[in-house]
Formats: sequence, structure tokens, C-alpha cells
Amino acid sequence: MKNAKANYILTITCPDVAGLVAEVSSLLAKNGAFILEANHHNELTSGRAFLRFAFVDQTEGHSADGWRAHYQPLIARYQADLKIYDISQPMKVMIAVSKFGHCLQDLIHRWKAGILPVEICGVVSNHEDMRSFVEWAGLPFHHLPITKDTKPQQEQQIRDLFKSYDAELLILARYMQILSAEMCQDFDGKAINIHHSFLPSFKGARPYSQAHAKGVKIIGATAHYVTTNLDEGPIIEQAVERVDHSVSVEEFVTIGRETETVALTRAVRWHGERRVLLDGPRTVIFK
Ligand SMILES: Nc1nc2c(c(=O)[nH]1)N[C@@H](CN(C=O)c1ccc(C(=O)N[C@@H](CCC(=O)O)C(=O)O)cc1)CN2
Repeated sequence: MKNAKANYILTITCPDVAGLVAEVSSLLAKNGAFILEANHHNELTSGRAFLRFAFVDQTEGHSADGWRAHYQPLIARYQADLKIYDISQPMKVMIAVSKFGHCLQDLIHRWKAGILPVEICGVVSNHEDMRSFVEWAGLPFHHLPITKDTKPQQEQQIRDLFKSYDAELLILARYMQILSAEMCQDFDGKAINIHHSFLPSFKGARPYSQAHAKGVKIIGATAHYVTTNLDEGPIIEQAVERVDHSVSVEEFVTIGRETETVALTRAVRWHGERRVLLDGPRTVIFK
């Protein structure tokens, strides 16, 4: 099938057994699927299997639930965590930002250029700094100020907007507020943060100053899923650059911004293409 474009993604995680890949792929073929991409990983430490198939429904007669129905027996037999995604439409995302716009601008630039496989629906911020850029880009901007006392209400505003956009991913593109445990639960696996250090080093605020004080020779950035434990969520992507004694902390910040945009854009692309599977505190990514 030439120039075919997948319209479904199937992902499975379960204890790995002989014949699993054959069984999953033959069920697809038997029901009219044309497989365009097939990935399998066996995690040695846990014996768990991670599978991803991108396929075309040649019958055009299925919905995601229809495909899922074919797999109910397999799900039961293997206690599998199986997901089917209809990818005929790009994933809807909402971006949160504070004052620094370099990651936001990079994402919007790539989206407008058609090279980011998501649909940006809107931007929320606890500051006004990015309003003019976002509205110039033709996107809704929501200023949601926050204080210690108004945090629950402000976070509810974020939930309400996310729901109103039918969004599936919240991108913290240098959003400098710590999400509450309730928010982390509500956005489990659906919120990606960019931390401006090569984690696990230099968690928390002012990581570039921490790194400069340590005299590191490499700096970087880490895109990770957001969890209650600050900067400890499963890592999706990291990017690094070399520095040396002659590089000032201000230059660390400038050099670091490039690594932040690179790591976050890749993480959003891979998550948007359903290429990221969670393996407890780690990720399996089929690039
Ligand atoms: N629950 C989580 N929330 C957030 C995470 C996370 O990993 N889990 N990452 C941060 C981003 N971040 C570092 O990458 C970060 C942001 C903010 C702070 C911080 O100390 N903020 C202060 C307020 C600062 C201010 O008002 O300017 C605070 O919230 O009290 C540390 C790290 C995004 N959220």
C-alpha cells in the first residue's frame, strides 16, 4: 500500500510471552488492518512487553472501540493494558507558560509550520507577558493569576479550559508554578514539563545557577511527565550542550534555552504520535 497514512495506533503493555507479537499482528491482519509500523520491546528487568502498531483500517468499517472489541479476549488472557487511538485528527493540546516564552514560541512556530503533529488550542499563563505573541499567532490567551490562597480556584480554571478544548495534553512550557497533588492526579500521563537542567541534577528553582556553581562541563534540559514529586516524573527526552570555565551563568541560560526547546518539542511530538509508553517511573519510546 503506497503512501498510506496510518489512521490508528495500537499500544499494549503486558507480561511478555512467546507468540504475543504474532497473535496481536495476526488479529490486525485478520480484521483488515494494513500494518505500517510495528515495534516490540521486552523489558528484561520486569519481563514486560511493550508493543506499538501503526496501521490503516482497509475496511474503513471500524471505530477505535470496534478494534478494541477484537482484543477483549487477548486483554483478559494477558491482563494487558491495551489502548487504541484514532489518529485521523491531531491530538489537541493546551500550553501553560509564565514569563519566559522561548519554548512556547518554538512550539507555536513549529505548529504553524505544520511540523508538529498536535493541534494547539489555547495558552494559559499566570502572567500577561506572552499575551501579545499568542494573540498575534491567532490563539486564545487566558491570563490566570495565582496566589497561595487562590491556587485551588486557578487550577480549576485550568481544568475547565482544558476540558472546554477537549484537550488531551497540558504542556508546561516554562510554567513556574508547582501543580498540586490533585492536579497531578487529574493530569496523570497528560502533562509534560520542561525542566531546565539535565535531571536528576539540579532539581527545583534556579538550576542554571546551581550548575554554574558546580562548574559542570555539560548543561541540558529534561522533558518529563508531571508528578507530585517535583522534577521527578518519567523522563521523555533530554538534550545537552557543552560548556566550560569561560561560560558565564548568563550564557548558561542562553545556551540552555536551545536545549529546552529541542527536548520539549521532541517530547511533545513523540507523545502526540502515541510513541511514548509508561513503564512505571520510566518510559519506553518507539521513535
Ligand atoms: N507537580 C509539579 N508541578 C510542576 C513541576 C513538577 O515537576 N511537578 N515542574 C514545574 C516546573 N519547574 C521546574 O521545572 C518548577 C517550577 C516552579 C518551581 C517553584 O519553586 N515555584 C514556586 C513559585 C515560583 C514563582 O511564583 O515564580 C512555587 O510554586 O512555590 C520549581 C520548579 C512546573 N510545575
